[in-house]
Amino acid sequence: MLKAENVTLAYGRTPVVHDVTLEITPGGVGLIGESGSGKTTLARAFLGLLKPVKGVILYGGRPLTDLRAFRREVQPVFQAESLDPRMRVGRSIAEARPAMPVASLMEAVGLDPALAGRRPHELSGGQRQRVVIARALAVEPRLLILDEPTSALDVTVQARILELLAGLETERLLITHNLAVVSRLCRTSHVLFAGRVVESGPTAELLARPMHPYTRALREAVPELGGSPPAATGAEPVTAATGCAYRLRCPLAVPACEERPEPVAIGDRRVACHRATEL
Ligand SMILES: Nc1ncnc2c1ncn2[C@@H]1O[C@H](COP(=O)(O)OP(=O)(O)OP(=O)(O)O)[C@@H](O)[C@H]1O
Repeated sequence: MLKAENVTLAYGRTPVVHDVTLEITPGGVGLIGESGSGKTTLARAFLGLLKPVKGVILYGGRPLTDLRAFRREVQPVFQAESLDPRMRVGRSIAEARPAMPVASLMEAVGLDPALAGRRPHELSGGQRQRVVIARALAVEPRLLILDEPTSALDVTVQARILELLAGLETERLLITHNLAVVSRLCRTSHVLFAGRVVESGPTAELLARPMHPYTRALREAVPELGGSPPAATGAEPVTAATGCAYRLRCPLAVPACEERPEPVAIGDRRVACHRATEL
């Protein structure tokens, strides 16, 4: 339904997302990558909030033009901090679509309607996140764009919110650092590094057998999935300005990596790495 085609995004004159082609496919799509890799920037473009400097965002096969209809169908779910602190949460939900009964929306996300009269600070983090989800669902969107929807929550609350999201029929694009979250909610995932998609494919396979060395590093950095966290150096991680952006950190880099690798299809995976077929 929504597709970025060769999209480059910039703030001012600085491009931060480069030539990304990515489609929101059924079953949930995950966007993973380290801080600063461009995930939120890409999400903003998918929400029609940032115009590509190159390429196009297609909705139903056509460039985004009628933003009003589009904005109802594609809803953001950001962190609970985005709620107005002065507004009672029932009103926050009702504002999204006054014709929709607030109580049934609250019940749909597992919230007691009796909480409608409270302000955000009078709720727990998990309850606030449910309010944000109820607000987004009020307009019956076709697609939810979720940016780190559970990262501020403790693990048990996180698990309940994931359960709620997994049970929704609405399609989703989910941005997260958390690989456990994409494996639960997204059939397909895309790994972003320095503003480029370096690997895409079915989430389960991509995490079980990463083909790009960066996906491999992400996978190995999750303690509960095996391996130990990478050593912190205190410095910002380096990225190369030319060639493969990952080559200065890559244990497998070879001189060929000074030339930027184009993504190639390997089975149902797409990988931008000169060594992917060898691996
Ligand atoms: N409003 C802005 N103006 C200028 N540069 C920005 C702006 N927002 C983000 N950037 C820059 O764009 C790059 C990508 O940022 P973005 O927020 O998309 O990354 P991210 O992958 O979502 O990171 P995080 O996981 O930390 O949220 C970063 O280098 C960031 O500094």
